[in-house]
Amino acid sequence: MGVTAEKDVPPAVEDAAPAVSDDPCEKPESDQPTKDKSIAGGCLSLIVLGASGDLAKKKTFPAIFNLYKQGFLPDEMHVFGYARSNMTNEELHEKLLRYLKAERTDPTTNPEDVRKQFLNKITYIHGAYDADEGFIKLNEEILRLEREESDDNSPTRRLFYLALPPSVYPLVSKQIRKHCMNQRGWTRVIVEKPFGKDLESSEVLSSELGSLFTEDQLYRIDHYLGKELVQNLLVMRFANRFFVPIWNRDNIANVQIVFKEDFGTQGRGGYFDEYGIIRDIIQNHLVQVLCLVAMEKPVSLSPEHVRDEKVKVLQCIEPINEEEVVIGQYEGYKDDPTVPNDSVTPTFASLVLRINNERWDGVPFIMKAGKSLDTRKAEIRVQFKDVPGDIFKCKKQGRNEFVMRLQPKEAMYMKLTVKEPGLDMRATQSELDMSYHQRYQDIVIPEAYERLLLDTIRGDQQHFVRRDELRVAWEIFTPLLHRIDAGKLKVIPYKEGSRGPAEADELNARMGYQRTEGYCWKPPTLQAGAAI
Ligand SMILES: NC(=O)C1=CN([C@@H]2O[C@H](COP(=O)(O)OP(=O)(O)OC[C@H]3O[C@@H](n4cnc5c(N)ncnc54)[C@H](OP(=O)(O)O)[C@@H]3O)[C@@H](O)[C@H]2O)C=CC1
Ligand SMILES: O=C1O[C@H](COP(=O)(O)O)[C@@H](O)[C@H](O)[C@H]1O
Repeated sequence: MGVTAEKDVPPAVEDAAPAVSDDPCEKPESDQPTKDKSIAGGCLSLIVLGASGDLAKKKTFPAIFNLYKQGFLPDEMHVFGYARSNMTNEELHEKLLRYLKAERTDPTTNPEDVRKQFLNKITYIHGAYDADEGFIKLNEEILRLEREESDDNSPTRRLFYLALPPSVYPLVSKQIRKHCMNQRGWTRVIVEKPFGKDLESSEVLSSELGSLFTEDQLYRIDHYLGKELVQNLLVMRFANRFFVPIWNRDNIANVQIVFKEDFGTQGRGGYFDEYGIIRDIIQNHLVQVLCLVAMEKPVSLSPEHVRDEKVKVLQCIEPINEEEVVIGQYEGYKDDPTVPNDSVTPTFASLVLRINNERWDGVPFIMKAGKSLDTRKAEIRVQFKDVPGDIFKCKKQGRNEFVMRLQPKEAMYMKLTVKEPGLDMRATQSELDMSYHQRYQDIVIPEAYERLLLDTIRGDQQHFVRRDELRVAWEIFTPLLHRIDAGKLKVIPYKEGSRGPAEADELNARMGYQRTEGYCWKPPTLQAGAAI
């Protein structure tokens, strides 16, 4: 079946010019919270496929609920859950209850009532992924509620979220295409990572989905692109004069992009063992972050301009050198009953990516990810070169670093050298710190999934992965992954709760990363007993 053009209803446009105030501290009218922020455009159906699963209950439904309770979704909105499990509506509601936080967002409403209203909007339908019957029923239910909300000529919107293992994407997509396409407005489909297991399987999947949906109907979600500090990267880099001239090989010694979790596979061992940490975290989440750290300035913020630049930087990445790879597995990983006893799947990896272009030639990008480590955090750490002709001998203590902590407790800080206060002329390490929870005390930072769902409804693909980006990312990692799968690289055991294999610290040292000596800054928001 070929792909036919869909009627795509453009997102609502604010056409009234906001009133401008002379007070520079007053927010423009368009920035003030408004009572009705919901996106106009007709009846909206949000369909979660794989509704019985882990992602659906922990992330997808809560993200929809958060948008709903903040007033971002229109009244004429319905949510559908679809999966094979035989459940009633009430059973699904019961399952979701503990994940939907009933909090007061508006003094005039009772949060419990809001949650009840939301649950009443969820209809569960059970059916197979490979047979017509369930999808015919799903379509009938969607149509029935669309008709209740609007007349036959008004536009409607359908968003399908595939919270399913990728192995069933083609089957389910065919059924959506066959039975559930919207005839009165747009149909969009969100697919979750991993998009394949290597270049070949990813290309097969892309072709299958590409024969069913156009690229502008497909939203490949990578939730790291929805994180607040990841979204801040382009602003930081391109809106601040002092970063512009120093963001290059002349000044930067090395970059680390790090993901650490202090827990293991947590019941997802079956899935994880098939993929491993490089496919689970590095090839997608960390590579997306790298693109935003390293890309050139886009022509504009339009999704295509931004994604064009991301592709270019990926195309400049050299083949990975195995001498610059450390992989490990935590002791106890195989105690998970869903993991085979002889598994050699890495739960830790640290590897170096080198970008062969004018800006980055010679700067190692160290990508590190691991499960069951000493802490949970994700950060970007940019280490600068030493000051030439240093007269303060402060080199021994530490270099300048710019750190963006994506989680927990978002922060940006710069490690720099200052005069130690007092009568002596002594240089010491200090920091300029912007901890979000101090700086923006009244603002609740949205969950990544919440933001990306809203982008999808608005039809904005900037923070989603384009097909060519995906292909280049797989080109970079596939040769290494095949060698790891074939058991050609040594998997180093490490203790749960540790920093991972010592070899990873040695790799950092080989790449020229200098640890700050005799100084460890604890951001105020991470200190025990912090008021915020
Ligand atoms: N969980 C997480 O934290 C994250 C998950 N993801 C991605 O999201 C997607 C969904 O993840 P998650 O919810 O954890 O997955 P689950 O394993 O929980 O699967 C979701 C649902 O899919 C159905 N299902 C499971 N296995 C199969 C199978 N082999 N064939 C057909 N149907 C199956 C089940 O529903 P039923 O049997 O009722 O039909 C299940 O409830 C995956 O692509 C995953 O990689 C991405 C980021 C984080
Ligand atoms: O995609 C995934 O991400 C989570 C980590 O997400 P975070 O937003 O909590 O950092 C990870 O646990 C999981 O293994 C992986 O599939």
